[in-house]
Parts: sequence; structure tokens; C-alpha cells
Amino acid sequence: MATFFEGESHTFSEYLLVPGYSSSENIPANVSLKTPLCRFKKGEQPRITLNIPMVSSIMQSVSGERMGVALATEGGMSFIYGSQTPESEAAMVKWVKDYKAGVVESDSTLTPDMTMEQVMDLKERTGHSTMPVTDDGTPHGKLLGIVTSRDYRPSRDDHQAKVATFMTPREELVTGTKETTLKVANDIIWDNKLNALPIVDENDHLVGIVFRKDYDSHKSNPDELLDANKRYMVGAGINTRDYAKRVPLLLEAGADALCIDSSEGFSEWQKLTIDWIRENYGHDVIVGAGNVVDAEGFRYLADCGADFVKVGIGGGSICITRETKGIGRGQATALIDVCRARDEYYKETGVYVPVCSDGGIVYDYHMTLALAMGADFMMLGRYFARFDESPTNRVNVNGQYMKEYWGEGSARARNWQRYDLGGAAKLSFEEGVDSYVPYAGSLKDGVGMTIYKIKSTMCNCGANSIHELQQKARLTLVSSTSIVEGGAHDVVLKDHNQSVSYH
Ligand SMILES: NC(=O)C1=CN([C@@H]2O[C@H](COP(=O)(O)OP(=O)(O)OC[C@H]3O[C@@H](n4cnc5c(N)ncnc54)[C@H](O)[C@@H]3O)[C@@H](O)[C@H]2O)C=CC1
Ligand SMILES: O=c1[nH]c(=O)c2[nH+]cn([C@@H]3O[C@H](COP(=O)(O)O)[C@@H](O)[C@H]3O)c2[nH]1
Ligand SMILES: [K+]
Repeated sequence: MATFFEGESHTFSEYLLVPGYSSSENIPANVSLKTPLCRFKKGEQPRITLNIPMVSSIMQSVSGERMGVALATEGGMSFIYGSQTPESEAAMVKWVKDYKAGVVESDSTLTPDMTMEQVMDLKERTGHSTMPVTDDGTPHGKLLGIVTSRDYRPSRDDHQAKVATFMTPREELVTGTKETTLKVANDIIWDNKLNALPIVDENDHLVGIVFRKDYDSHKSNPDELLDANKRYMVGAGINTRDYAKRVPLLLEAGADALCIDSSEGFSEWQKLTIDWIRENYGHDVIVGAGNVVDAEGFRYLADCGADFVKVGIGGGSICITRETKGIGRGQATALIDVCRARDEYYKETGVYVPVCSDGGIVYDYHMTLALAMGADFMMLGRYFARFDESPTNRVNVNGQYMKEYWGEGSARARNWQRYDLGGAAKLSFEEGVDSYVPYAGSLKDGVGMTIYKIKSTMCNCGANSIHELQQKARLTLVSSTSIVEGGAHDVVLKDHNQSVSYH
């Protein structure tokens, strides 16, 4: 006879927090969101502590190198996607590790023979108006000039005009060199009343650009997640097939943590992968595993030596795994079950194995719920895909800005092919969709607002740390009618957009 789990499985929206007593000490400024990334023994410190409980999904449409830098700047960690060759994944990791805070690689680069129309298209897609011009149109080509929105007037000028005719040419540009420190770059920017300073190497090839506004923000990033050498920390996704080739390249590139990326992690493949890493690198390398949705799955991976365990099958916004394969479990129930198992494991063995809640976060308060239910941190796909720093295009759909977002199990992501289920590739079925998500501006602003909301709710629960929240939180299931009661109801909204809330 099969096993039947007691009760239904629930999701975040079916729960609410019941506030607890808060003292005058419970104010957002006093709340710390520091949280362990990897396993540690009782009385010891984890090797990596995140400053905010957020990591970005191991997905092509979420975690590229710019996401890596932007999220580490705010105190979280990106896991660079593994659905690419080991070489290109390692190059992205290296890019983050080599990143000199303040020097940005151009994502909007022109050639001299492009037209004004193409310039406007590119600006629409990336949202960036400072565009260097290089000989080959790459961000590290020979610098020939720069175009900003002050160089052309779309209402008056010929849209077919070539960039060469309206750019500010190289000889009129003020530039810095690789040796220019950020502080000196900032002085040059101020002395010359510039908005941006291109940095070039000894052959006059573009290295990157220092922006006036970035220097100011760099000074105010108290939560930056840095390694011992003051470089940004970054993670990387791996799979259970090509680890003997991929892992060495990622570690050489400087990856701070690895994570096995799979829809279903209660399997021998994960054990074999972790065993290989331990045999070749001992316990120095941090490797997370998953995904699981119950206590047994957690215990298996904890015993395999996983440094953290990821929870969630089928709850992601682009996921259709439950529909195609019929596997999964409500995210809240899965998380609660696994966190209980983690606490028992800690009591029994004295080893704490952090739990990551992966997928299904829609509203900011879902994050507070996930933490209250026991998650040490959350992995988010849709949430981060909406920001400037995700690797996808920004597009205008019916007058609204959107960013593209597609699942790793979608045909689009699988194009690069790592699927070998023992059959031909054409036998595979899709487990994810290709979609749009509403564009939400810069990661810094979005994450800042989310963090503030989490801290405020924690204060309502009388908690100034995640650990305290997990001890003190009081949660209640809600009926479907009380969910209706919780929204605006029985009033006529003046502004229709109010009902479409994404936070
Ligand atoms: N969290 C979720 O609910 C879901 C996530 N995804 C995402 O889609 C991507 C792909 O996930 P999966 O299809 O689960 O990838 P996967 O690589 O874990 O598994 C694919 C298939 O390959 C088999 N396999 C694994 N290692 C093997 C080996 N060494 N030799 C032979 N066969 C092996 C597995 O048994 C499985 O049938 C991931 O990025 C994952 O995160 C996809 C569906 C659901
Ligand atoms: O069923 C699936 N098919 C897919 O194609 C797919 N791609 C990603 N994922 C998982 O979804 C998580 C992101 O979820 P959110 O967008 O809700 O944050 C991610 O972190 C993954 O766990 C997938 N699940
Ligand atoms: K889903």
C-alpha cells in the first residue's frame, strides 16, 4: 500500500502571521537579516553568512554576471546558471570575481554605421542611454566615441542618420585608464561635469564605464557580500552529469558556493556528485543539493553531506512540472516539513544544515512567511527577472514594459542540450513556460523596499533576527473567504491599476 501524507498540502497565500508582542526595541533599524548559507556545527560559525536571505535562481533568464554583482552588492548571492557550457559559466563567475566595483561593462554598445533608429531600439530594450561606440560593437572593442541622449533629437532628426555623424568622437572624450582608481575617476567626472567616464586599456580598447551615480551608491552599500579579498561572492549551478569537468573550472574561476540544480534531488545522482566533490576537494567546497519536498528527502541529502538543502517542486511561477509529471507538494507544507526535519537533525547530530525555500514567492510577505516557517533563505526567479540586472531583454508589450522570463525546463532553455534521459532529445517534454514579467526598475530599489517590508513585519512579530522570528512566529491557516476579506473588497477602486499589485 502506498504512503499517504496526512492532510492537504498548502501554499504561502493560505497562511498569515498573527502578530506577537513587540517592544520598543523592535524597530526596522534594529533588525538583522543575517543568515547561514552552509552547514555548521553547534557552537561554530558557518563559512558563509548571507547579509540578506535572498539568492537568485539558477536560470538563464535570471542569474548572469550582472545579477551576480547587483545581488552581492545588496548582501545576497546569485547562482550563475548551469545550462551553458562549463567554460562560459566559469567565465561569468570569473567576471563577477574580477569585477571592480564601480566600473560597469557596457550592455549597450554601438558601431559607427548603426542608425539612430537602431540606437533608439537598443535604448528601449536595455533602458540605458549612455552608449559607447566601438569598432566591432562589443563592450571591449576599440573605443571610437560615445552617444548619450543629448546627442540626438528623435523628434527632429533623420532616424536613418549614422551613429558616426552624431556621436561624440574619441578625440573629444575624457577617459580613464585601468590604473585610475574609483576615487580619481569620480574626481575626473566632477571636474569635467560628466555623467560617465569610459575606462580604456593600453590599446584604447574599452574596459568599462564609471557612472557618476554608481560611485555615490557604492559608498552606501553596508550589506555588500564580500570574500576575504574584498571581492563579491558568487555561486554557480552544477548538474549530476558533467561535474568532473564543470566543478574544477568553476572553482578555478573563484565560485564561492556550488548548488546541484535539479527538479528532484532525492536521488543517487546527487550522492554520486557530492561524493565526487568530497573525494577531490574534501570539505572545503560548499555544495548545496535539492530539490526535495519532505523530511525523508532532506535527511538523505543531509547525510550525503549537502551544505544546504533546497525545497520546492512545481511551485515556481514558470513551472508546469506538477501538470506534466504529477510530482510536487504545496510549497508551505513542504517547507514546514523539511524545516522540522532540519531541527531534529540538528538536535541529533549537532550539525545545522540550512534550508532554502525555492520558488513560488509572489508577494514580499511570502518571504517573511517562508522565514517564519523555518527557511534560512529563499531562492527567487520571477522576483529577480523583473529587474534591470537580469540578463533578458526589456520589451514594450501593449504600452507596458516587460522583461522576458523563461523556465529552465522550457524548450527555449533546453536548446543548449544537456538532456539525456537515456532516450533521444526529441522524446523530452517541456516542464516550463516562456513568459513576460512586469519590468520593475533597478534591483537596488526593489530589494531595498522588500527588505524594509520584511523587517517591518518581523517587528510586528517581536523579532529582531531571523532566528528569533522562527522561534516566536505564530501562523494561522486562512479560509478562502478570509483571503477575499484580506484584499480591497466591496469598494469601487478609483484607479484600476491598484488591483494589479506585484508587491
Ligand atoms: N523546482 C522545480 O519544481 C523544477 C525545476 N526545474 C528546473 O529545470 C532544470 C532541469 O531539471 P531536471 O530536469 O530535474 O534536471 P536533472 O539533470 O536533475 O534531471 C534530468 C533527468 O536526468 C537523469 N539523470 C540525472 N543525472 C544523471 C546521470 N549522471 N546519468 C544519467 N541520468 C541522469 C535524472 O534522473 C532525470 O530523469 C533545472 O534547472 C531545474 O531547477 C524543472 C522542473 C521543476
Ligand atoms: O517546473 C519548473 N519548470 C521549469 O522550467 C523551471 N525553471 C525553474 N524552475 C524552478 O522555479 C524556481 C523559480 O520560481 P519563481 O519564479 O516562482 O521564483 C527556480 O528556482 C526553479 O527551482 C522551474 N520549475
Ligand atoms: K506552477
